[in-house]
Amino acid sequence: MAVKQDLRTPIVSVMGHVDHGKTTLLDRIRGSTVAEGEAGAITQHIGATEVPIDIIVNKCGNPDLRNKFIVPGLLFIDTPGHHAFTSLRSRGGSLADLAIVIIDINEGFMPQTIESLQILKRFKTPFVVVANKIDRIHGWEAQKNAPFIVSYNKQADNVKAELDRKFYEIVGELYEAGFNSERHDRVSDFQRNIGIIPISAMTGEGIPDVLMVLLGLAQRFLEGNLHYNANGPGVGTVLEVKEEKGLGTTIDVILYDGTLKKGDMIVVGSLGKPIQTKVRALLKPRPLSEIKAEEKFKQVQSVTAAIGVKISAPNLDSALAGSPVRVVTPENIDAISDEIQNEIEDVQIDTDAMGITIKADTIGSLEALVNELKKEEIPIRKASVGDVSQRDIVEIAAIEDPFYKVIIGFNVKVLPDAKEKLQDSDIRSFMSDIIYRLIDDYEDWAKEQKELAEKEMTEHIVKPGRFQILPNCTFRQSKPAVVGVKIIGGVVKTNVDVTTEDGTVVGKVKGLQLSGENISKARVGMEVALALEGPTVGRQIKEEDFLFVNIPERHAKTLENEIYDTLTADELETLDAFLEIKRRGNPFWAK
Ligand SMILES: Nc1nc2c(ncn2[C@@H]2O[C@H](COP(=O)(O)OP(=O)(O)OP(=O)(O)O)[C@@H](O)[C@H]2O)c(=O)[nH]1
Repeated sequence: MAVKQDLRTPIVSVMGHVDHGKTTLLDRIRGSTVAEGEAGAITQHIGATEVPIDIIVNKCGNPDLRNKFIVPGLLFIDTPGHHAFTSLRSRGGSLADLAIVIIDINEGFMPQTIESLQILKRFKTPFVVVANKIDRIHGWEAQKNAPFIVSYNKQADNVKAELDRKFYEIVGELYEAGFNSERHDRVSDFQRNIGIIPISAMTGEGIPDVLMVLLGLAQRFLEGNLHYNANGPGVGTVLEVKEEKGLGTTIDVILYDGTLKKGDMIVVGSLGKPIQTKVRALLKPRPLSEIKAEEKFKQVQSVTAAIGVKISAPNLDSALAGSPVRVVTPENIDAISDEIQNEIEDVQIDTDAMGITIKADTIGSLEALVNELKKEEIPIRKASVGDVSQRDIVEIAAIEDPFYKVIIGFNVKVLPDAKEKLQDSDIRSFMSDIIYRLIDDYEDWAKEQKELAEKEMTEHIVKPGRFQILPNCTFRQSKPAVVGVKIIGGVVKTNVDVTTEDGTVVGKVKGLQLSGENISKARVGMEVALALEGPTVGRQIKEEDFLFVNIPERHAKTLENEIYDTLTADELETLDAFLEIKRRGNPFWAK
């Protein structure tokens, strides 16, 4: 088997927590090959580095492997992090064919580790985990650029044991996150198990293993996805929108299918209508040896997937990172513009009538945030790309429901004029560069608010209560009347008004006593002495009368519509009986 002509290079993205070594790993993958005198062989693209299959195979020290693989190499996206990963989108999926999740073996899982895994799970992207910084394990004897097992076998037993201990902590954490994993050299089925490769991005130990495992994964999982049509029109994704001296606004694009030429008409996704423009120049980085002052790039006439390239063209100012770029003809330019516009609107406009407001830095991260919020059934009123503006704040300030007077921003800034408005408002804002932290924080806050509101409501609301005046228990006729009563249903508190069975308010409860002790409330079944300011026994009220706590209309509404489920059976019965009395004369009372 040899490289198949129509298989493009798989695109690989590196993700992981801050400082766990993403950049160092990418530098190592790029740099080590350069250092070994192979500088001409690896190709530096815009935003990506291509490592051809021959180099990978040579690094692994076994040229026989050359015939085992059919992909032409690996294309590493140079910007690390899940931010870049989510920008690399294509029609709702991910453009990264493979990913590396890097974990500092000495620190273990961190928030962005979990976030990376969640993103990969959602996109169903095959990935490997690298357990980095093994050189920091106490007593480690570095073996520069050696395959892991070569280096491991040279370590002292106690050092090996320490590595194993730390390693299995990561296995445990991955298990908790829903993945079975094992050391890469022990994995027989990468579909069932995630391979973990212990490495040092610093010393290069384990790097050959990373490249080999990635090739293996590409071979095993991706062949079907990697076919491309070299003669077809170019299709790509905007990785970044960048201002370049002398060129104006340019876009860095990963082309994943077809060919793109200087002079081609292209359509590029933007916040408004898609941009229709003509490629003025295609730019690649100038090789190190040729760099002259001011000339960072060199022009090429045409590029074929998969490749990273900078496009210079008029009108790119409003181009959107994460949106599609497609080569078009005069015949299909309008149809393709519509398709691109629909694709972007699908992410932005698929929202609810009422809900929170969200902002994100790219169309891909917005999509990821929308997805996560939907999973949690949090309604979204508006989702859009960009920093938080004054207009956003004005719009949200007009929302009445405090649960939706909320803005969630992923990887965005609050613009200066919006900042002040936000501070002066009662809008709640959540800003972070970790999606699940935003969602957790919002949910914690919403739960707390809800509990507070409920508590406040139940504390202040007059609850239903019914009691009967007992026979021969009139201790005082009036001012206030003091009678023995039995609570038949619900609860009676001091300071509530009391009504008779025909709905007439006769007075206010001034005090309650149980066995001579003052109490503030009496519950169903209790027999207590009750002081009632207002009526005279024998006139407005009589022994053996049934009386009700008079529930104000607004409270009755809340009881019936909002907290009905929280009432006990006797409270419900009492409320129903009370409402019946009130609605006898007015069927719409408390409705
Ligand atoms: N000892 C040791 N240090 C390492 C290794 N890999 C990375 N480092 C160091 O760890 C620190 C962070 O590494 P980076 O590569 O910048 O990490 P990153 O994940 O790209 O960090 P951000 O770009 O900030 O997200 C740097 O000081 C590196 O030199 C390693 O294998 N061994």
